[in-house]
Amino acid sequence: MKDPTFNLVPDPLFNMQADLVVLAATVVILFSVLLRRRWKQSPLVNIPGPPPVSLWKGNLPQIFDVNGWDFPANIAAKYGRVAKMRGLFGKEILYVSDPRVLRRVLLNFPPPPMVVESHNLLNGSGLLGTAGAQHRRQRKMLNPLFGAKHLKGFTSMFFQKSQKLRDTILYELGVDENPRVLNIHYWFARLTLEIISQAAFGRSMDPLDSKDSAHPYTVAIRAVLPTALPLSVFRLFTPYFKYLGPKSLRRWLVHTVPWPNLNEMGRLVDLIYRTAVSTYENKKTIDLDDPSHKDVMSVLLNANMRASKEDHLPENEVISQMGTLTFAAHDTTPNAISRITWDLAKNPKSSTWIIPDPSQLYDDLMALPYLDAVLREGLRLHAPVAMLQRRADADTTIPLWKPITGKDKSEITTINVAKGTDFILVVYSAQRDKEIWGEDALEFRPERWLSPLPESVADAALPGVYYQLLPFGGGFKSCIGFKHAELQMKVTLYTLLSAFKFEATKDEVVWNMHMVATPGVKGIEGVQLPMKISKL
Ligand code: HEM
Repeated sequence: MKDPTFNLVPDPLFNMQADLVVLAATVVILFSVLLRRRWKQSPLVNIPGPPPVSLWKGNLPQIFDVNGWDFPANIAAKYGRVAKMRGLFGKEILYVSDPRVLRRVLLNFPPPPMVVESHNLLNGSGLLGTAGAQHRRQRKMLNPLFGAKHLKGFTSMFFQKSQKLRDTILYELGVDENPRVLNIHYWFARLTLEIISQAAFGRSMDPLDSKDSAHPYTVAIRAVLPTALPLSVFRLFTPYFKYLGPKSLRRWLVHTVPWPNLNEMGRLVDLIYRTAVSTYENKKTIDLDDPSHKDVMSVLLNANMRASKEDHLPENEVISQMGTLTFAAHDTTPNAISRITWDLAKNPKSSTWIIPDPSQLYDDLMALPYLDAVLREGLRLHAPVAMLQRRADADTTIPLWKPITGKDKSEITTINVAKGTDFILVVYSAQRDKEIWGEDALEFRPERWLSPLPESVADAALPGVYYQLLPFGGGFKSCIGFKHAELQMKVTLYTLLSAFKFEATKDEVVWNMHMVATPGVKGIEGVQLPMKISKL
């Protein structure tokens, strides 16, 4: 028989003394990592920058402050276009708006694992959640589905949906001629989700009528960002989650730990994934050779069935594109349209532009010069994604566009970067740099795009996919949907500005610097942009 005192014998791994030893060892290891980081001779030792504000979070609270719009300009004024900051546990970060460094980094370096892993947790192995060869294979299959040639076939759908929204707003305004205040951002968000659902999966998810009768899928997509914000700390540790055990255990933890935001996030992710699977299964039952099925998922599924072995995507990667595309379109496009509508309302001179009578054809719409200028200017002055993140995957030397002054007062014209160095690429600053754009760089002036730009713009050579700008990033991780976004913004602005006058209300509107800049009203919770709207 087993000795009854057996269970009373202290387990050497779990007694109090052992716990203290483990704790002490952890503290020693952590400190030695911190000290090594601090004292190891870094090639960035002479790069100036602000002191960290937190021992373990470094300068991250300043870099990602939701009200931190002045921070980039203050840093550039004090240290120049390259500054050294600290990240998690003192890790060095280069905070950059120098165009030559932006070019080199965007064209060569990938996002850090934390960014890719957190997208992977949310939407699986789609474009945002993959890297390297796996990502390249997906881009090769998906790129043709986002070009102008493919998009042209969708122009009338974009117009129909925008006109449906116009009619719903007319209904909301009622018969009297007085302006009404509407949260226009809410409507832009619903419109964006309906358009992406049609273009990407051939499914209608929202009738765009006065009631919020959207499909639970679009309701879930809209809930992702507000639910994710309180989990930002959690996001920093995503690269380490794989060490917590198998996927099933991690899933169980997400649904079980007493953290309501995390549990809700788990529910949203499940719902988004389940909808993607059922859409995919449904596609398998239809005739994909029928040309009326031109949505991204149908064409992708069809192309994938014919792809060579090395180009073929596994099923889970095709399914993951649904959440990825919806998420990427939803968090950016409505914010960009809201901001441009707001800029136009604040600059009545610019909003008095007269829209020539376009046919509703893609090429004609794209050729409208003033509409195009408004869009470029809005995306230049208020880049919806203010910062991008990258990590060097090799040692390299990068020449600067303009020199900076080192800590030892010497002039620095090139920087040596070690493999593993993190970059915050401050698109927001580069697009407002007076030395690049001219003295009026901080003004909303669409007219600048109607005459030749200063030579410094060509000299800076920002590596954007969208003219000389970076609102859609640059390089191999740039926005695949930028032409889709451009078409939606143009159609929506054209349709609504032809029908309504938009004015600011007395509310104090603030733009929060989240991953994507979002509008809100000071003192009131929630994403919103109230605007006074009247019939023209
Ligand atoms: C005004 C609207 C939009 C803006 C400002 C925007 C901005 C961006 C930016 C800056 C990136 C690059 C992120 C990085 O380099 O780390 C990106 C990536 C991406 N965007 Fe957009 N985007 C917009 C609309 C859209 C739309 C409508 C779609 C889908 C139709 C889309 C799909 C994607 C995808 C899938 C990626 C990841 C690409 C990859 O990793 O290969 N975006 N977007």
